[in-house]
Amino acid sequence: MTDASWSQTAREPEFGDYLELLKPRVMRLVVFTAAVGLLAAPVAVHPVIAVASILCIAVGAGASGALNMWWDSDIDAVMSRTKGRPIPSGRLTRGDALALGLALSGFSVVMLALFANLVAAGLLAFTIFFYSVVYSMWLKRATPQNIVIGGAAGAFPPMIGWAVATGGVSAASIAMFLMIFLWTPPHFWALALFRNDDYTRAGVPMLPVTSGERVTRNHIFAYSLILVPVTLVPAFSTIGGPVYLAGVLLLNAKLLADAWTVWRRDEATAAGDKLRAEKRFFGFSIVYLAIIFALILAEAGLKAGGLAPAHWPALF
Ligand code: HEM
Ligand SMILES: CC(C)=CCC/C(C)=C/CC/C(C)=C/COP(=O)(O)OP(=O)(O)O
Repeated sequence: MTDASWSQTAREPEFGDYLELLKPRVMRLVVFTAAVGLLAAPVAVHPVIAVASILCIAVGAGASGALNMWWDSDIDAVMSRTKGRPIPSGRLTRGDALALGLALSGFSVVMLALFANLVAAGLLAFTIFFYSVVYSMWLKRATPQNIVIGGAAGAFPPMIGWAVATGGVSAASIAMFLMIFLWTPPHFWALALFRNDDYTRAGVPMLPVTSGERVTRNHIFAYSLILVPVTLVPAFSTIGGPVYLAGVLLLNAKLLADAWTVWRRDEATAAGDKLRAEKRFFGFSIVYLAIIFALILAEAGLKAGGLAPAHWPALF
């Protein structure tokens, strides 16, 4: 890293440049899952506290994105997907990203402690630490298991939302955590298959780089198989119900069909159609998780409106 990357920019920074440091597109789903965790909890939260808490989680998530861009600016500069980011393109300095990331991290955690409670604030602080230090600074460059372990960071937001409402952790919030935790590897490895050149050039030990396409396809299929039963568990908990179950069965049928297609292909077939099935699997993975959490939200709405079937067997 040169000194210039710490202090000099190509032009005057604009608001949009700082916003880009917060990875707003990925964080939309993070914020949505946190909001669902909050709204699905069996404790009513005052709307002002709810909105303020979700904003704190959004700011904290953005802060961890800025810290990731500060640490990874050398990697981002050599990958075609990321070279247009604010630091590699010279619109912001590494110092800007570090300062913004640290300031927003502290601000979001303190504000969440004030608006909600210490459990939620502690979980937010741990999540920021996990994404920026455990995943970005340590695992990402060290092991192809980087996203399996590091992916836990992205699984915490619904648990934080739940803690805002209840002040604690429960079987239902752990179930939401587990769903995102097991979803993350197939989500990311599908992308890594069609971004393999980027990661090879950057020297990041993602699974397709270290172990090849075949092993990655096997992993995507295996994780999808494990994910399916885990997504059924919430159906029989306080956050689930028949609407959730019906929706999740349909989603899982599509997930397994797409995962099967990705698994059965080899390098030659995939190259022949420019990895279309892998791109489709990645795109669907995002819709899949968004709909699962929308179904949990729908169940919460039905229960609040008194429309939930009285004898649905909620086991926990
Ligand atoms: C370690 C875990 C994860 C890794 C390595 C990862 C990696 C990625 C990458 C590299 C992209 C492409 C981003 C881009 O085009 O700039 C992406 C897209 C995306 N990811 Fe993930 N992801 C992870 C976890 C998550 C989690 C937990 C969520 C949400 C709950 C999530 C939601 C999304 C969304 C919504 C997009 C699409 C962004 C767009 O609109 O282009 N990801 N992910
Ligand atoms: C509340 C809170 C703190 C939430 C954090 C949520 C979180 C950890 C999301 C992780 C998702 C993500 C963008 C991974 C990107 O990996 P990468 O950094 O390797 O991707 P890149 O190559 O696009 O930088």
